This record gives sequence, C-alpha cells and structure tokens, in this order.
Amino acid sequence: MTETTQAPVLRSLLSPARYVQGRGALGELGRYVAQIGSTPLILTDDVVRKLTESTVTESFERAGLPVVFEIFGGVPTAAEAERIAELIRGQGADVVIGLGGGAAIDTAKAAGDNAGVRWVSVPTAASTDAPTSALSVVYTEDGAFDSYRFYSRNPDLVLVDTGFIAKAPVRFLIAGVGDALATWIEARAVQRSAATTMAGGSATHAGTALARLSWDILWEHALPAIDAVRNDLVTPSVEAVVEANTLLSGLGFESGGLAAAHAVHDGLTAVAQTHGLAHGEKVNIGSICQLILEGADTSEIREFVAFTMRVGLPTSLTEVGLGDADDDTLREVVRAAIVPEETIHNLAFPVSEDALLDALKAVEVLGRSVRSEAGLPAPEAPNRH
Ligand SMILES: NC(=O)c1ccc[n+]([C@@H]2O[C@H](COP(=O)([O-])OP(=O)(O)OC[C@H]3O[C@@H](n4cnc5c(N)ncnc54)[C@H](O)[C@@H]3O)[C@@H](O)[C@H]2O)c1
Ligand SMILES: [Zn+2]
Repeated sequence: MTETTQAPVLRSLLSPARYVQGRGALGELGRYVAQIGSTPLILTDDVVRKLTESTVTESFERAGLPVVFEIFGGVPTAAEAERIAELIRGQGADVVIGLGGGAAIDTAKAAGDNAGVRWVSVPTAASTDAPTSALSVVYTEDGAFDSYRFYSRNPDLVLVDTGFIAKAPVRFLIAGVGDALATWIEARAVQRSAATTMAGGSATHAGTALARLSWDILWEHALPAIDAVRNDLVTPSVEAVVEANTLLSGLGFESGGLAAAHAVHDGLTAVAQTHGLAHGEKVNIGSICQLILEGADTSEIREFVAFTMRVGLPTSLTEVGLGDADDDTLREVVRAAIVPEETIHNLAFPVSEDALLDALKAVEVLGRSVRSEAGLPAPEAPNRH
C-alpha cells in the first residue's frame, strides 16, 4: 500500500452544544448551567454585574448553584486568562461563564481551557460573533491584536437574553451588525478560493449558507431592529438581528472562513488611534476595504457603504480616527494586516502592501463620496470613550 504524504482535504463545521435565545433567557441560566457543572465561576465586569446580578443570583439559587462572580480586567490577554484559570483551580470550579461582551467571553474560554473545565458564553450585548466559536482573540496588554487561539471544543452553552440586549446601548447592536455583515463577504471569498476556515479544513455548504443567511436577515431587519433597541423594545426584527449577529455570524465566520475584512480589523488595532472603537466598527472598514480589493461592482460597493452608513457604522478612515494619518501610520496598519498568518491570504489573489495601502485610502474617498451623494456632511473623527 502506498502512503499518502498529503493530508486529505476535509470539510468541517463547528458549533456550540446548545444555543438559547429570547427575552427572559437569563432567568433560566441556572437550569442550563446545572446540566454542565455544579460549581460555576462567573467572569464579568462591574457594569454588567450590576445589570445582571439579581437575575443571575435568583436563577442560580433556584437551580441549587453557588453564585461566584469574578471581575474581568477588561483586556483579553494571556495573563488575564491565566489569572482566571488560577482562580478556577483554587476554587475547584467546574464551569466558567463569560458574561458580557466579546472580551469577557473570550477570556472565559481561554481560562476554561487553561484550567481544563467547560465554558459557557452569556453575551449581554449582540456586539460580536464571539460567543459561539471555539477560539479566542488574544490581545497584548496595550490592546493590539496578538493572535487567534484555537480550542478543541466550542462553548457547551450560549445563552442570550434579548431583553438585556434591547436595553444595552444601541451602539453595541450596530457594531454586531458590522461584524456579522463581514461574515458573508469573507465566507464568499473563502468559497471562491477554497481556502481553509477557522474550523480547519474547507468550508461546508452549511457554514457558507449560514453566513449568507446572516447577511440576508441583516439587510431586511437591521434598520428596524436598531430603531427598536433605541427605544428598549424587543421586536421580531430584534430577535432576528440578535440571532444573525450571534448564532448565524458565529457559525458562519468560524465554519465559512475569514478573509481580508478581519485582517484589516486586526491591522487597525496596531495603531492606538482606533482603540476606542468597537470590534465591529473596525471590521466594517475591513469589509469595505475587501470589496475594493476584490474589484467588486461599483454599485455593490456603494450600496454596501450607503447601507452601513445608515446602520451607523464607520465608513471612512476619518471615523476610525485615521483621517489625518500619514503614510507611515497607514503602513503600520497594512503590515500588521498582511503578516503571513493573517486571513487576508485566504483571498483568491495575492495582496501587496501597496495594493492594501491604496485600498485603505480608497475607503476614505469612497466614504466621503457616498456621504455627499446622500446630502450628508463630511465624516467626523470619533468621540473618545
Ligand atoms: N472569539 C471570537 O470568535 C471573536 C469574534 C469576534 C470578536 N471577538 C472579540 O470580541 C471583543 C470585542 O467584544 P465587544 O465589542 O463586545 O467589546 P467588549 O467585550 O470590550 O465589551 C464592551 C463593553 O460592553 C459593556 N456591556 C456589555 N453588555 C452591556 C449591557 N447590556 N449594557 C451596558 N454595557 C454593556 C461591557 O461592560 C464592556 O465594557 C474583541 O476582543 C474581539 O477580538 C472574538
Ligand atoms: Zn469579528
């Protein structure tokens, strides 16, 4: 028998064991967590703890679970994950719950993996597609993208209470729409190039189709959902967008694949000017950049810019703090976006430093042009948070 020297091309789809979504879901968290472990540790920040503590406590008490909160430090670094892992070991916890935004959720996954216990994602904002995936994005202490860290399993449970999402600042939902719209743009590119996905191997039809479904739902429901959340309302559009941002985009990006949009996001984190912005806001600049690099139809690109502008996402370098950036600063972004391990190389064509620099600059030109066509004033630099 002859031995094959090449690994076979395999298709793969990953997902969490259970996904639960709806108004009032947080009150049921204890019941679901009790199926996974008996000594949970909840990782969250002060803001989210204040909002959720009474509901979580009541739910855990009903399920006979102890209530142990730990404050998340704010940046998902390797050191923060190890600090939490130490606590898990010390307390003998058997499940860690990331409660809050993508950063707390990613840190809970990393800490759970370090400590060898199971993990649960409870997003209180539909701001990213982090909750479902079997990976964390690791940052340096000063907030720059460091690396992707992959795990052998996804969260055992992802639970989303749309009542909390509707009461959260609308900017989070808007950012989540930016993150989720990129999913189809990137999965489509990975499908064209037959590149490897974040799940390892080639995309399944299912992974790619979920990315597309997320896109379709967002074009239909993002604007009414944003209006509803501005008024603290949970409508069917809000439920649809939360599912698109969290479940569909989560499965779609992981099993459909990433390409240039996220690589450009990662590049943007290399410069301090962008640090006050949400993940999904930076990703939207990456999506526009990818469409430009791909030479997508002018009408398609302009429609995307106009739509995401209406959604409330940044569509120009000015809005991510880089309006007056010199070439050296932009080259820093570009170089970080095209390092060999970046997903930009999943595009079907090679991308040079100069090509990406020009595409980035073209985002500003395009964003300004679409704004003025819509009769809107020139873009403004972001408010610092
Ligand atoms: N692992 C993955 O697959 C993946 C995918 C996408 C993004 N990410 C990561 O996710 C992170 C970004 O997540 P993010 O945009 O949610 O930011 P974040 O986690 O920093 O959260 C932002 C803020 O939201 C606040 N918040 C959360 N819920 C709230 C609520 N209901 N009301 C008021 N405030 C609330 C938190 O207190 C926090 O300060 C980045 O680290 C990014 O790399 C990971
Ligand atoms: Zn993302």
